[in-house]
Amino acid sequence: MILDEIIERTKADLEIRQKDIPLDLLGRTLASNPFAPRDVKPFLTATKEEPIRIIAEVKKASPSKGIIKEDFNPMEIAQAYSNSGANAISVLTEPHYFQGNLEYLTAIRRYVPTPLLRKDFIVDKYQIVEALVYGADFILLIAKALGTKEMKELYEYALHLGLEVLVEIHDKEDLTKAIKCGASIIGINHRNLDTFEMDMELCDKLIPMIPNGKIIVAESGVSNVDTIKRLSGIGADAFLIGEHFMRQASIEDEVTKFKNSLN
Ligand SMILES: O=P(O)(O)OC[C@@H](O)[C@@H](O)c1c[nH]c2ccccc12
Repeated sequence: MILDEIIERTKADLEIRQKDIPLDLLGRTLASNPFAPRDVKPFLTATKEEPIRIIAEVKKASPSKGIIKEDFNPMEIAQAYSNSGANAISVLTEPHYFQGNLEYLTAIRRYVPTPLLRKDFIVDKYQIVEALVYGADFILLIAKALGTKEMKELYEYALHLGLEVLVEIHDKEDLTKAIKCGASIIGINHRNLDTFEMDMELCDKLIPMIPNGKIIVAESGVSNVDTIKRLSGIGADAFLIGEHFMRQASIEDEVTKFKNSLN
């Protein structure tokens, strides 16, 4: 199971980092943290004026696709996203399978004003403190990777530090977990993280089961205006898009086109 494998590797890495800088020491750096997290909810909520919200992803590679972008410059990509009105930017920080880096987060936070998601496999409070120290505004928690109690603890810890949480689900059981932990931002991942199979009808099944008042994010495999129109019509507020943008000659034009899907 690839998800289990990634999580095992993440935990092994984490142990090394924690030996280097223990949690209490890392926590102490927060006193001088220049990156106060911003409230991302208004950025991600669809409104009449701005019905399509885009979370644009900075991603060099993935386990399902291999290298996605050869000449990968995270700062240039983030700047293009920001210039074209992306509402938030997702930065992959997982190093082995996605070739991400925590440092990308800080570099982007320094120069780009758009709110930032730390996209990683978060299983420990330590990674949440890191997210804050390195400049994230919100984090991802993957329901499939966590038990209900574990997820609730991590969720509340993030909120306690001022970070918002995108809770990712792929089926009804995941949704139950998300609701139990009180998630206000729920991401429906069309991609099964174990088989990489895509189900572009997943929102049709899951959105009707989500209580009112949640921010709904449609994740993965979104590559055209028709999909955005359709999913927006059934209740998606925001769209998390990586690969399609990474493959564009002009990222700006494509983000702008997607933002204007309903015009
Ligand atoms: O590149 P895509 O198909 O547009 O997908 C983006 C994003 O949804 C995907 O990278 C993702 C969704 N959930 C994740 C969890 C971990 C790593 C990556 C992901």
